Amino acid sequence: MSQTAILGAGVMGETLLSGLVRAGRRVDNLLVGEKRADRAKELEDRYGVAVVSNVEAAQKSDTIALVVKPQDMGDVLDEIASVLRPGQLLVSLAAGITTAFIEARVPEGVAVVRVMPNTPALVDEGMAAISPGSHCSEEDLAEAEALMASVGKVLRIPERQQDAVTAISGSGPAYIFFVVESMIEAGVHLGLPRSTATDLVVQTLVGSAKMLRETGTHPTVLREQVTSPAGTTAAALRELEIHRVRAAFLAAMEAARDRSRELAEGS
Ligand SMILES: NC(=O)C1=CN([C@@H]2O[C@H](COP(=O)(O)OP(=O)(O)OC[C@H]3O[C@@H](n4cnc5c(N)ncnc54)[C@H](O)[C@@H]3O)[C@@H](O)[C@H]2O)C=CC1
Ligand SMILES: O=C(O)[C@@H]1CCC=N1
Repeated sequence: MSQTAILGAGVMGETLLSGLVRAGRRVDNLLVGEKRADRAKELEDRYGVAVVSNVEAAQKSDTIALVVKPQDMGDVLDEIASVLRPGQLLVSLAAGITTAFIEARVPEGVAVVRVMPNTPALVDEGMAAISPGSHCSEEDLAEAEALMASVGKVLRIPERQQDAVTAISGSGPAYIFFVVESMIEAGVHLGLPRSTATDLVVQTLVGSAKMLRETGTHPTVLREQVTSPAGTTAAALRELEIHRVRAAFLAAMEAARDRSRELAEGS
């Protein structure tokens, strides 16, 4: 079994780590590099995984997942570059960071794959989009695909689409949770106990998501099926249109895409 390192074990690094463990990966085939000592201890206690220096993790691994913030990526690459060797695979999960940025900082022959994951990977329902760098073989891409497939669905996409993907599925769970929060708050305004409102909204979300996936029916058709002529749903949807919610979603996702582009420039 090949050795995998995870450098940066915050929210997304732990999500990947826990998914690999759930998928049956033995912890002695995993190494973690994490800057914060308290966090390192937490992960050692929780998973029994060895937390070592970034250099040791990179040296001893075939595949190295880079899961630090985009702003920390340059430092981590500078730290490990001297121990990297051709044949190793770097899988970056950082928003905005291009494969060219990474390739410019590591020895030639080290393969790079860029991934945009999302947090539902924590419950094995992740959506990850992967793109190969310029020295990446089919075998390398398949390795990165298998890594992410342990926690959800994986799509192969051209790298030029990564900023848009980041805006849609990378940040996407936050928009959904924002809608959920807003609906729960509305339920409380309408006089429902908070726990009742929460149960109603969460199950409505899960049921609607399941309908989308299991029926394959277009969301417009599913929305129309709920919307009776001159009924309650039509009254609500008119308010959403008046308040330009559709336009707000477009503006929000354009802002996320633009921010992903800026992160590539290190800001
Ligand atoms: N949280 C999310 O929903 C998603 C995050 N990502 C990407 O994943 C990456 C990590 O994001 P989060 O996990 O949310 O951030 P986070 O801040 O929770 O985790 C980053 C971790 O890296 C550690 N770290 C920083 N510098 C380090 C170094 N030099 N060596 C070792 N560890 C170091 C930090 O101590 C921290 O634990 C980011 O690049 C982000 O763009 C991508 C998609 C979704
Ligand atoms: O907010 C962020 O920058 C990261 C990337 C996608 C989701 N979270």
